[in-house]
Amino acid sequence: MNIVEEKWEEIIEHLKVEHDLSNVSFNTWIRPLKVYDIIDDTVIILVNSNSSVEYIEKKYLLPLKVCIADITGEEYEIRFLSEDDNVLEELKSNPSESTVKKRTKSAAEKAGLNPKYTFDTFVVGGNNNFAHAASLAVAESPGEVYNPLFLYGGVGLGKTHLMHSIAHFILDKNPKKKVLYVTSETFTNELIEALKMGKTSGNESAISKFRDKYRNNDVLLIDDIQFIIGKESTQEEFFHTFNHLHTSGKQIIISSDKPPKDIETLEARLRTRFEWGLIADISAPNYETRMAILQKKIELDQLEKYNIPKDVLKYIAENVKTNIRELEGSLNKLIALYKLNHEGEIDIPLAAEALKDIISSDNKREVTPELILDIVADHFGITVADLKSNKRNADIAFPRQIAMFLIRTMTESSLKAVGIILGGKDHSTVKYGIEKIASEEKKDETLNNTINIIRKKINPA
Ligand SMILES: Nc1ncnc2c1ncn2[C@@H]1O[C@H](COP(=O)(O)OP(=O)(O)OP(=O)(O)O)[C@@H](O)[C@H]1O
Repeated sequence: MNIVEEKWEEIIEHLKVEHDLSNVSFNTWIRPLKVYDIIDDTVIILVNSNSSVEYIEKKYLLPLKVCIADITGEEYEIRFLSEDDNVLEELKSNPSESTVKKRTKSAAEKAGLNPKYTFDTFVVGGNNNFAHAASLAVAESPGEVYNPLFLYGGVGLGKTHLMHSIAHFILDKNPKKKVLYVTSETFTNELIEALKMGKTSGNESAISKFRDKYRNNDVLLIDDIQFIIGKESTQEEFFHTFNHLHTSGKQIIISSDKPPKDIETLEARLRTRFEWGLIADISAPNYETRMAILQKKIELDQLEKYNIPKDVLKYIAENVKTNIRELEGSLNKLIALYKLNHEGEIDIPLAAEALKDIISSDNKREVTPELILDIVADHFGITVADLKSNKRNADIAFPRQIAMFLIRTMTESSLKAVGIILGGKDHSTVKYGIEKIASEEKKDETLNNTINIIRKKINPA
């Protein structure tokens, strides 16, 4: 039995809770659904003859997809079929020739790449032209020109974007190439887990699986290497991974917030190796480049329809100088405020309002609850609104508890204040969340590693 069939009851109960469905809606639309078959990564769901496939598709397709992913940890496409549908007959008689649209993941999706981060969407300016040229050279001839390629620069300046661009370029040219992109946090946490499994069950295959995953690549990209902090076993393992790939002529690309010589926690033998290839820095963009990045974003996100006046764009580019993520965030915020403000115009006062909450690294960074929320949300790839919401799926509830814990331990906030900051959570929820993380952090080395990385992101000092 496939995991979706096995957990179907749990999936629909989750849907009911998450979307606050009344008993009537649930019993009318959801309860009668049946899993008919699973072909590749598509779940075929039967809708009974009394219901409308169109209605269910419109209303429940996406929620159901999310709930399936929440409960099973796997992503599936969904196809609803009516019991009367003659496609069903075809399916029964010839399942392999089914009319179900098969969707196979592209190599880039499998490699975990952001489709938006390509060379085409990267604006080249004086701050990054060397790093860009080096990245392009490596993408054109991986393993041949600069190995390793070491990219460094401050927060939000485009290191990850360039790394993904290289990976996309290589896979576009040859989808069979083995390309793996991970953060150093993932590398560390997977190693900890593999070592733990080896220890508890005496099962050495976990560690050999880990080694296979990292060594069996044509291109390995490791982001934010500065977070391989003070962990001897991780540095040791990475040293061997590096040697293995390098001696077999495979390309290694590393990013960091500092050049190798300035990463204090790095072992000397790794530092030397990182200096073997080419080191390229990315610095903060100048005004013209910031304007060009804003224009590019308008084009890519189809924001032309808002006719943002030039002086408003100039105002943003003049005020957000050292972090491109914040530059983009300002534009998003501006549009969001404009949409809320039905009567208004897009003008400088609105832009000033949008910039109010942007924590610019130009100013001295104070550790505030808002900063912690921003960093936790960014770390887990969710939004601050998710953290403040009442959503209970683990992907959000767990980061929320981490945010509670960090706000409580890194700022002077009381339990009550933490609850308010997180969208009005009550005292006992906050207390439970904080205690849970505090006790798990002591026992669970992976969680401890993740929390330390987030702490460093909040307060690099
Ligand atoms: N030159 C550029 N052209 C267009 N977009 C850019 C450019 N540089 C950065 N960006 C955008 O800015 C955002 C932040 O970039 P990215 O995540 O690559 O930064 P980073 O240096 O890896 O940050 P961190 O230090 O937090 O890991 C992304 O949305 C990225 O697309």
